[in-house]
Amino acid sequence: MPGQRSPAPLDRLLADPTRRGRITHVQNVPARQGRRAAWPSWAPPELLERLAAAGIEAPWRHQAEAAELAHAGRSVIIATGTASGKSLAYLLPALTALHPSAPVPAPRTPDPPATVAGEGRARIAGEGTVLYLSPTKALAADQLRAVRALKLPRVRAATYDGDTPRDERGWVRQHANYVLTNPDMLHRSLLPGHSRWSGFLRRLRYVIIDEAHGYRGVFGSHVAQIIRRLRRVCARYGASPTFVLASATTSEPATAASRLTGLDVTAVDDDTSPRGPATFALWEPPLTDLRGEQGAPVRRTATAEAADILADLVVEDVQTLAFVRSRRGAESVALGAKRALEESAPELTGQVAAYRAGYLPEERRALERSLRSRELVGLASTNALELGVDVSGLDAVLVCGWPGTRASLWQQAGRAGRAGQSALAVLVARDDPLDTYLVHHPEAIFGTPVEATVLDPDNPYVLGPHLCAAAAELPLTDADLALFGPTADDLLPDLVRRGMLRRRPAGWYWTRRDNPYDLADLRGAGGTPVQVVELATGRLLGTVDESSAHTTVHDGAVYIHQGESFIVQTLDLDDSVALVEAAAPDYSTTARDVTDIRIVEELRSTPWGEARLHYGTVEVTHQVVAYQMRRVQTGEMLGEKPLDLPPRTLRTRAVWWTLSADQVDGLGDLDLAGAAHAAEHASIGLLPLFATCDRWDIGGVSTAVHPDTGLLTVFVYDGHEGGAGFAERGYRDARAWLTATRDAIAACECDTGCPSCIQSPKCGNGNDPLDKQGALTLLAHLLPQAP
Ligand SMILES: Nc1ncnc2c1ncn2[C@@H]1O[C@H](COP(=O)(O)OP(=O)(O)OP(=O)(O)O)[C@@H](O)[C@H]1O
Repeated sequence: MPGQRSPAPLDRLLADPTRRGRITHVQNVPARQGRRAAWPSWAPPELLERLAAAGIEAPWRHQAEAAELAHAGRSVIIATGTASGKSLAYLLPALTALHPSAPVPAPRTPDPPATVAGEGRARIAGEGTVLYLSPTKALAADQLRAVRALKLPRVRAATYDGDTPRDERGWVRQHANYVLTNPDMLHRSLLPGHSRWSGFLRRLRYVIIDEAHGYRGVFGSHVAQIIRRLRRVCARYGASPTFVLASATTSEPATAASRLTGLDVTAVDDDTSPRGPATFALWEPPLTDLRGEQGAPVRRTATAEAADILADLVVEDVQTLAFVRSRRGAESVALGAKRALEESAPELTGQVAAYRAGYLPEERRALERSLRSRELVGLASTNALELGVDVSGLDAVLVCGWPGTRASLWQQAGRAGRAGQSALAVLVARDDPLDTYLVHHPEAIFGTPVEATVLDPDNPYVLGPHLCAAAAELPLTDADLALFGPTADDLLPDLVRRGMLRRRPAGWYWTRRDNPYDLADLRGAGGTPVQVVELATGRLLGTVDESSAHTTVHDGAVYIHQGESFIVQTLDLDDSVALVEAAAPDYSTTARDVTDIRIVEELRSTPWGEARLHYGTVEVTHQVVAYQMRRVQTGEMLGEKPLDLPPRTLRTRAVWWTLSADQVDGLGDLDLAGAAHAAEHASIGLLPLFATCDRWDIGGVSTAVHPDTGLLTVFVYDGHEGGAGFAERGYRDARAWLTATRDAIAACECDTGCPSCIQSPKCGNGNDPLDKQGALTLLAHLLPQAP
């Protein structure tokens, strides 16, 4: 532990000497002074008066900088920390544009191709309009409240989403000048009905994209195409809006924003807002005497460890919120803390509770109240408390397992900290390679961000449906193709052949009777969802995506719904139904699959000395073959049962590396298959650090000799049809990614491999063979030659 001064609560936690070794790092994040700028000269005085009345005397510098860029017609992404005032940065130019006297800047970015020749390109002076997009209805409602609270006479703000009553929709279209909606609504309603929105679109000055880091993976790729469709329709009405994006801090925000919008976007990422001091500790639970798969040591679970820490903090009257990833985990941390208190301080057990989605609203409000009044000293919660719930000023936050992104981590940690007192945050590592890496590499958390928001606008499975939708909005012309990217050229003849579009001299037309908007499945994973039905009562509990049904609701799977557990009796794939029975097993289940991979086309490759890195299209065949049962509290393996499910194929993108035959000969009698397999597992665990994905979004295959390359090959592929940009990001940042992979393996103190480094929870081969030292040897041959 670096020798830095620790604040009292941490010292108290460490009073038990056996615990000290579990802290791998303490970071004292110093307070930061805010840096102010002057209000832009163009902002209307009445707006500034309202802001002053709300306690905002001057903008922070990053707010002024972003606002100036947007006002000058330059699309911009504001990528600064939680609560750094991103809203004000876009509200300044946006609310100004609603003024009748608002000047109209010449756009700096090239106009999208105007589809209809002769339609005026000139921008109409005077009162403009603003379109605000958020990923959720809740956030839009929140923003609507904030805009209305300013009580500006000219602002006619309204949400337009699935909850907007039919009879209000007409008013919104005709009269609102600040419309808050979401990408789904844009896709299904606003763009198809663009002629009814012509008055609004003609005057559209700004498109605000809030929480832009949420548009990632396949969903992000869909949104990227919806935005291109919006730009094309706007051009039809002579508008060329400026895009203003707000995002959590990420690596390369401008690149992600450009991919999302198809425009040149400038990033403003120097956070000049003030911040209170905080102490951040990284905590790694110890290895236990229990043995898991292949006799590997099992680490104490993050939930068990967090329960103990929570109990100790409650005893010290340190008000603490523990964030836990799953609902069951949140319950188990609260229960564990209560049990620990029963022994040490039984009078305090009533001061600990759990909080998660699925509780009744009254119950949740009551918990929030007790937290604010400090009757409740320890609360274990899922991220249900992460957004939109006004709870802050706690003494400490425990983050139980890496929450997936830095944005979530800071959001959660930000709940701690009261005036004049340093906040304490503790990240407790789970038993997996990414968490292991992070608690041993604090710079990945506290240094420059390495995680990028990743999406792939060129995914043909995503683009095809949007080309059809676009053609239905306005016939597609040659001039539109550049907007939709290089894949559009290849795809159009195919859509014509399949009878989706018709080619006429003037362009491509949608002439079918059905609705093209049903072709794109924005948030789902495709296919008919599987319904989960309780056998005894016929009650529908929920649905599972078709693509994940084999792994989550196979026969014998434990299925959790609102804290109740069920066991799947049968999965009927023909009828898309899983029948379940209520049960209370003390284990959880994990499906195991086997995978084959074939290279369809190599798109790029780079020599790494004699080794080589590749990126391209592959076809992956999966088959779920078995499932395992593990005890919930300890993670201990209880057994494995075979399953009989059909194979599924997936055409997607992959990154892969090969070692030359000579390099392999030089390795002596290494267990090549085990070494490659171990390197593959760890690299899958680490990719989420660089690309905003989950380890479940990607997969891998490794072999000592692959039939398509004839060489030792390790593949990592996107687990979504057509690819989602994760593998591509791996290719682009391969050196840093594979270096982190090697470091994570090297940092783990186990002897021959465990879930913290090279074992994977979803390995179809039961984590066999695996060779930890061998993986380090392979990476040691690969990495020094990386360019
Ligand atoms: N220039 C300023 N001076 C003082 N307070 C400000 C200033 N700008 C914003 N604030 C206040 O800071 C708080 C956070 O602002 P806001 O919610 O816009 O942040 P954000 O960056 O959008 O947050 P998130 O990361 O949650 O999206 C609000 O209470 C807001 O009123």
